[in-house]
Amino acid sequence: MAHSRHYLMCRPDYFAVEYAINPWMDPVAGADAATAVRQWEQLKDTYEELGHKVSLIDPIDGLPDMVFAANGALVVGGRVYGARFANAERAAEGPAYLRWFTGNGFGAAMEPTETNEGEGDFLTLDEVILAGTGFRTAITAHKEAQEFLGRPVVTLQLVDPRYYHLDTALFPIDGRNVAYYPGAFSPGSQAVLRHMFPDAVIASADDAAVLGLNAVSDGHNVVINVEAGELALELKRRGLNVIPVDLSELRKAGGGPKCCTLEIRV
Ligand SMILES: CN(C)C(=N)NCCC[C@H](N)C(=O)O
Repeated sequence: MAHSRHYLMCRPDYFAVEYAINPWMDPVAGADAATAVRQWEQLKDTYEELGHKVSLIDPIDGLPDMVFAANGALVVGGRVYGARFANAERAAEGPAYLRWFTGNGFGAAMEPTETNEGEGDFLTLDEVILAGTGFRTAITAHKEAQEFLGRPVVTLQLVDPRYYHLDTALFPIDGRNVAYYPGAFSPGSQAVLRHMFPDAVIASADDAAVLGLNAVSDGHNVVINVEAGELALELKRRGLNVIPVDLSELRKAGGGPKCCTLEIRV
């Protein structure tokens, strides 16, 4: 099918909020794994109903954020650039995701030298990879990824701790255009985005604050947090098929649909 994608996901069996490494996380309030699993299953079902292929990596007890598969690697042209997490709490996830790829026939898989959180901070378009820095991924990783993947990487500076990964503030609508929240970026990076994407969808602060930009688009269907109403309307106005999902439990850890979804591009 024209828009079919291959995604890697991780069931949140061990999901919890037991430490705070971003402003969304409150270990005192915690989170409920059973609710997270139910919401995650609906996301997975949504992808399968759209005709996408979903592969699964086994969750590991003691890694409560492992459900956020997007952070586990960046895969472009079948080449796997591994993750090296900024926080000790998630460090073991990088090797675990890399093992999944090598065990599933991906020979060109690189253990990175530089700190980076996979597709959390690297978003792939047709001609270029957009890369965030400021909170998690080191700018040196942008160069390392460019060299390994052979694709141009454009650095974008994140400035608001609530939008600590690029994929909390921007998503590719298709291979050529994006939606984003300008307030998450430095003035220079806002100018880069305006220059590169004059026809971008500009999201409001309210839609960003419900992680509406943490959406997954196949170029026709956009899977997006249900609370992002204004953004959904604009996407519909532009002819996209908007599919709202409820991932409110996972948002307690600072994640949304895109965080749960690592695209495997061969
Ligand atoms: C938006 N994406 C992929 C993410 N932004 N990932 C969610 C990571 C959440 C985790 N508690 C953390 O702080 O690392």
